Amino acid sequence: MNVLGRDDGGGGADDGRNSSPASVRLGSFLARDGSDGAAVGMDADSPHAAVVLGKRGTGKSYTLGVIAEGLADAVGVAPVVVDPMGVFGGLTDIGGRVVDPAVRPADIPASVWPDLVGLDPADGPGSLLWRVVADATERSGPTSDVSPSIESLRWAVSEADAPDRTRRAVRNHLRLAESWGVFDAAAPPVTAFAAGGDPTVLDLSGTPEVAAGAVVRAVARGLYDARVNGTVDRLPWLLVDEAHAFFDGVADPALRTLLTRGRAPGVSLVCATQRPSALPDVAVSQSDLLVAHRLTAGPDVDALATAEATYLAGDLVARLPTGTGEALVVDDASETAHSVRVRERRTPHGGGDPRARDTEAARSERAARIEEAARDEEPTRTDRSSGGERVVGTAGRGP
Ligand SMILES: Nc1ncnc2c1ncn2[C@@H]1O[C@H](COP(=O)(O)OP(=O)(O)OP(=O)(O)O)[C@@H](O)[C@H]1O
Repeated sequence: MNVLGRDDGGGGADDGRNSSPASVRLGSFLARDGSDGAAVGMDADSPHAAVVLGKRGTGKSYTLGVIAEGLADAVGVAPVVVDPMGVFGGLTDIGGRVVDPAVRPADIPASVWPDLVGLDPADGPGSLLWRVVADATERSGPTSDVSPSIESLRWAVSEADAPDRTRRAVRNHLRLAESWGVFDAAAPPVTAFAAGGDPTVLDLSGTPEVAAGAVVRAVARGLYDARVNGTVDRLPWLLVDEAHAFFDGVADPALRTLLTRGRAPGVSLVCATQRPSALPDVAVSQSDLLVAHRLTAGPDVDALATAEATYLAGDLVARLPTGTGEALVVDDASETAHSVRVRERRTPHGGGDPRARDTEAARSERAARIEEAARDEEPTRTDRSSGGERVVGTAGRGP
């Protein structure tokens, strides 16, 4: 198998096998005539930053699932999938687990709390919240496993030396944060998500965007810190679907840290998005692997200009594939770009365009119509089987 992402020149052949403990089977090279070529994979031995791009329905989530499956087979890694649409549940078929993630309030820095709950940090309520969270986390100590609960923060706000209106505003905003259901002072540290080699799917479907951002921030930063401090042995891979939404909120600094500094301590980041123009430039410029499915919108195609290294000879747009599941893979390590057909998933994919015909309503309507049609036909059959004495609807014309 040809393995992309390895700095050994020429793409790094991997002794001809289709899979390897140190690589992820991606699919096969796609020839100009549309036929499949040799097997192609991506390196899973070293940390990477990668982006998966493409307009809606071109196969981004599917490709992310293919990567997660491959990582489940690789050794020494810990895949963690951020799943805002609830489409990665099929990974349980290969031992993955789906969790409703909870993080500890202390996993979010005091300075970020005002922004998180929609308060201006420079105003009275915002600065009170900042101070209360800072005091509460400081009391627990910087390396403490103990986090204040939202309830205890609300109590501390009630006791604070501040005008009534200010305290009331902060308590209300904390109540809102509590209602998101993603904060739990007793939650295990985020490193628990990277404890094993099977994929952990963080199911954020139905979670408000700002709350999902808080989880992603806590997980991204927590995994980075854990690798820096040496408290996580495996190399974590954070796979983020719909990544543009997370670069637009409190998760942004943590994701940027992974993009720019994550590889040194061993944390990989794979971002999938339909809106590359909504990602910061560093997302594309810092990625050493770029998987581009079909893109048509002007600004999104322009966003790829950052990746248009000399080996693409300025021809990126012309080389973008057209078929679902086809991608142009740009490999910084070997300075090559290849057309690839992404392989089929081993586990069920939960995405795809919704079809009216696939709904429960359509199924029961179809069943009702079949039943009705059968009822209409039934008397005719009965009459024939009973000797054809009379044909229903033609009374009087029988024998
Ligand atoms: N490599 C592939 N092989 C076979 N089928 C594929 C492949 N990639 C995608 N598909 C098909 O295309 C459908 C859409 O793919 P997917 O859900 O990944 O799109 P998407 O780009 O993530 O869309 P969205 O932006 O709406 O999330 C899938 O349900 C699947 O049926």
